[in-house]
Amino acid sequence: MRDFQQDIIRRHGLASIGALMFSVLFVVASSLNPEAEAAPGLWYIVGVFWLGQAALLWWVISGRSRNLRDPAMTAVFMCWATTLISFFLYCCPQYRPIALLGYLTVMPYGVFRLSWRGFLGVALFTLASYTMVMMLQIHQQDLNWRPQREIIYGLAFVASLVAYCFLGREVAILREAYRMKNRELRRALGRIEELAVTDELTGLYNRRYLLRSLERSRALTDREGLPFVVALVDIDHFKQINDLHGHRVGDQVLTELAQQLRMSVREVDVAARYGGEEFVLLLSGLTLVDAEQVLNRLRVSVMEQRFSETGLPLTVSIGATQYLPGEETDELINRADRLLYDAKRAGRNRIVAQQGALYTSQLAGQQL
Ligand SMILES: Nc1nc2c(ncn2[C@@H]2O[C@H](COP(=O)(O)OP(=O)(O)OP(=O)(O)O)[C@@H](O)[C@H]2O)c(=O)[nH]1
Repeated sequence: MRDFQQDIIRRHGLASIGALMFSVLFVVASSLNPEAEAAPGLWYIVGVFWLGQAALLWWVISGRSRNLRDPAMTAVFMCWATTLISFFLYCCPQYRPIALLGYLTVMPYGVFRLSWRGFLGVALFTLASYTMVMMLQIHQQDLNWRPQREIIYGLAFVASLVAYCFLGREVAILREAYRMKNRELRRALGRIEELAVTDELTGLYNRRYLLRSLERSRALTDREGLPFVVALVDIDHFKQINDLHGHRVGDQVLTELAQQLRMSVREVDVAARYGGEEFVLLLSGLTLVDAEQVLNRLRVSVMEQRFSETGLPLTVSIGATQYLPGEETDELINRADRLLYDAKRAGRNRIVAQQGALYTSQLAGQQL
């Protein structure tokens, strides 16, 4: 939002400098006008223009226009500048080339900002205000009025507007193509980022993401004391499943278990595949005692479920430990790994949890 505001201030600032230069030129030109009575009138008109310009700038810069389709209100600014030029043309008809130049200076301002329709709308407004001034002058039988010359001027003006319209259309098409490419790139980038942190088989986060999350959690604990627990979850006798039912069923079991792990943790937690048939859960904001309850619920639910098309029973062993402030990630993972090994040695289908001197082991309700 801040960048957007700055972009608007920069663009409107530059445009306002242009408008200021033209305003000065108009005032000087009208002062040099042989029909001197036009000059004071134009002073007032320029004054009103700048009051309006200031109000518009305030409206846009203060963010009040942010819900509009074009929060920069480009078309409104262009029409407002065009109106000033038309008044100048009306007051000083003999300076028509300057007015025409003014109109054509306003047009490029919208080429890169307006939609094709918006641009056409401003072009039609410009043409209409120019024609109206012409009609008024014809009606007032302006002495400078020479039909042939005015027709040539008018045609040249229309041709320039048409050329700008085509340019505006081309730019609008380019902008749309650029926008679409940008969207596709952003989508592709999002997908690449997702793939870089996702395990292909199970769809869980991979080891890279887990290590990054562990770093984040460690920093949070060291700074704010928020506890977290790391649990290594390993399928018991998974090799047998592969050997008896084949790798395809093995893969199915891994995928279904991954799904169950994902469902068993909260949004703030991380469930990742650490490698092979080993998974890691990072449970944030939990002490080891609380985490053991969550992990035991998971262990029991795995035991009660049947996996793959073959309907295989499954058990998991879990090594869980709480992060000790100041320790390295490797130490934490190695401790969880040792605890997992203890769980396997003690007969599998159990949780072994340790925090400092604390050591607990939850035996399965049902042995393998
Ligand atoms: N289907 C499948 N199998 C895998 C994959 N990654 C690793 N494995 C298998 O997982 C098995 C792991 O076996 P082990 O390390 O001996 O462990 P286990 O048989 O589960 O025995 P314990 O862990 O001691 O209970 C090996 O047979 C690997 O081939 C995978 O992506 N798909």
